[in-house]
Amino acid sequence: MSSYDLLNPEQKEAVLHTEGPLLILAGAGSGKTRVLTHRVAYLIEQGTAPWNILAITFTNKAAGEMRERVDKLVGLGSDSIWVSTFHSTCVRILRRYIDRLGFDTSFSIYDTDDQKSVMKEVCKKLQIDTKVYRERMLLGAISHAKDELISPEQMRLDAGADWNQQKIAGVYAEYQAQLRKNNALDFDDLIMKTVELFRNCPDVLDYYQERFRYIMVDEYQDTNTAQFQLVSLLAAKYRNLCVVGDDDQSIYRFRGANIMNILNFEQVFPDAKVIKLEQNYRSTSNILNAANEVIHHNQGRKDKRLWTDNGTGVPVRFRQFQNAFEEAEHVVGNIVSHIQKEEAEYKDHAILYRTNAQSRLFEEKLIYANIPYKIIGGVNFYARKEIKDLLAYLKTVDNGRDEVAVRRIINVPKRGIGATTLSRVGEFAVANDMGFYEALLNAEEIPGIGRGASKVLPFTALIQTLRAKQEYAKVSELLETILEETGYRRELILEGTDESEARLENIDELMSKVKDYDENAENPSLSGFLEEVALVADIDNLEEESNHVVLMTLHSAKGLEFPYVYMVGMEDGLFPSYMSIVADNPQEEIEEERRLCYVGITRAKKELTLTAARQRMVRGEIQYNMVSRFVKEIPDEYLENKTENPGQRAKEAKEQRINQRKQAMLEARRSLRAKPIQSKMVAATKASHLDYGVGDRVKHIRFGEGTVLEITEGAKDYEVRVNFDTAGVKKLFASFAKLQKIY
Ligand SMILES: Nc1ncnc2c1ncn2[C@@H]1O[C@H](COP(=O)(O)OP(=O)(O)OP(=O)(O)O)[C@@H](O)[C@H]1O
Ligand SMILES: [Mg+2]
Repeated sequence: MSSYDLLNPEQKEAVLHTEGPLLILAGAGSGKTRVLTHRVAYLIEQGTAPWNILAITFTNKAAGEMRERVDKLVGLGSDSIWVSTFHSTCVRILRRYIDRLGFDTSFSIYDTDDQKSVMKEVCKKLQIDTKVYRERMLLGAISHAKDELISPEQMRLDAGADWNQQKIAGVYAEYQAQLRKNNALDFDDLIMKTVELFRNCPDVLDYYQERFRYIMVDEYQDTNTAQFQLVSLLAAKYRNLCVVGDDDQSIYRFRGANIMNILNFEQVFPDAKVIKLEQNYRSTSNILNAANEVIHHNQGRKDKRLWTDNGTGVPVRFRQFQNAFEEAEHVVGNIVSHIQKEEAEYKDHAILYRTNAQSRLFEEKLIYANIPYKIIGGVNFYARKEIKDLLAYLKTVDNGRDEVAVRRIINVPKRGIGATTLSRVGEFAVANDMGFYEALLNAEEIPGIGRGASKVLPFTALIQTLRAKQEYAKVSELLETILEETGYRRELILEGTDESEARLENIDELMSKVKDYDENAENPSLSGFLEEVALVADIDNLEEESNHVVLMTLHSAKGLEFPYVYMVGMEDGLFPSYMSIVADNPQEEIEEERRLCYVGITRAKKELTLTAARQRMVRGEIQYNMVSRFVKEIPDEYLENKTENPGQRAKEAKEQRINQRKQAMLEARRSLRAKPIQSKMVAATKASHLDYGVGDRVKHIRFGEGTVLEITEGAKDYEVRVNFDTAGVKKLFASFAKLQKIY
């Protein structure tokens, strides 16, 4: 079979070794993921039924990519292979069997916001002072316990005389009780409950052991204890478990990833075959050597060194700038020059940073340069208010036991149901051991709510109608009914502001998504839709087809590759982070940061640029930073350091220019990010006409003076083609370009 000839001997060996435990331990870009996909293909060619294969990846995006690669390799039958993340795998299992643990199979999945609401209730109920015990801290402690499969009871036992821990254990127990009452699971529960299910119900475990005879796990170094248990249980019978990973890329320890899972694999599976891959196919040798040198500074690691025959390539570039504005300007300028020289496309570039907050300046510069970009992990569509409201309606229709959802919408739009009524309903629910929504259904029997009951009635009537309708109606029809019957849409239309206009646009967008789901899902259902929504990880926003520069944190970049990579903010205190430097165990923390640096460097195929700023604003204060120790760990022979120290005057002049532009940029950015302002601006532009025409001389703040060649009317804005005297011909959106006519 010819496609296997493209594998090197070690990769081939890994593909052909299908029986028994197998550990592929190899550095970045050595083809681990590629081996997994070929292995799936090979198993099927050998007669393994597709449904006997389970391949677990770290993100939904990676799952999709792997499915696509497998589709290409095996074609027919690939549909029945389970290629999914740990979380999706568990959801599928729990949807079928969670009733064995006393939950309803229509459970909801809570996101961070939902968790926070539950925690608020818990703290209120237990009279916890949230100034002392912050909700986030409590949720963090619970999440950590779940990663380690520690139950509330266990936590209480472990706490012993430590009253602080005892208190947290109490919160944990109540939090779980609330989730159960709402028939809901949080993300960590998905894994923990599946393990619980397998441990409590041997028949269910046996069913899945028979089903998944061949199990593969990508990015194995980032599995936590719970995930490791899950995989071990599933593989216990047939032992055909293949895991691939790189201990140098373990970067989720803060989320409970247990690097020991990979280092101890051979202890847990003594008969495991271990294959190492040493050739890197992704990067030039300059980039690879830089990565090797940096990671070599870590102590607790299995030593390995990658090589490549991709050629030396250009040296890794390092540039230090006076401030973060110049840094961003340089990076964007560099991207522009690649595009202008037609050396690369937008999507070949990735800007990687340590923290999300660093994206802002790059966004401004990119907008300013008219470059399409996408932030992975930025404000998520599903985090917007109107979207959350409507999803809460759908959740209530789907599963009335979700109290958070019910409470969110009970007065949206306003129904005049007062706080007293709501707390009476809550008390009634507790006293009668029923859910909040169930109590609402019995509103008339609740003592002391008087007229409140009549206000509740239309709400429950609507939900009940929708529930009945759910049997035969499409999700889009349910959503349409909600929008109409509740008056949600009417209210926004009547409001008539730019903001409400933008919300309506978002609702339209949600409707398109729902319709798309109705038409294209295999077995469309309301629960199915809500599940899909709940599982969309941020990284999934990265659409390969569309051509844009990608901005994301180093963490999100794992497993991906780009020809041009910019690692920005390479400063001590930023990367490695301040927290890691001042930690109680700095050695360990900095090693984790260094692994993150290794991940970042090894994303680059062709060119890697590292940048730093001497000073930057952090929370409104100017901070002076030293160059990151990681940069200093790269020997000069692989590094080109052309840091200039421009003369003070030149610097000042530049700063002044930047300040002038800042205002314009901020405006442009606001208009692009915040839809309301954008629509207002476009409307203004289109309504009032442009004050220049074809043939006029105009001035652009960046490109200077030029002549207007053409003006076309787009859907939302005018597009203006201008021949600039120095910058050449450019096509610009009128509302962003802010061209000024020269008289
Ligand atoms: N034998 C090979 N011949 C040619 N190209 C290869 C070979 N093996 C892998 N590649 C290519 O090298 C790149 C890196 O492969 P892959 O993504 O599978 O590596 P990886 O080990 O999973 O990396 P990471 O650790 O970053 O996840 C991909 O573009 C892949 O197609
Ligand atoms: Mg990989």
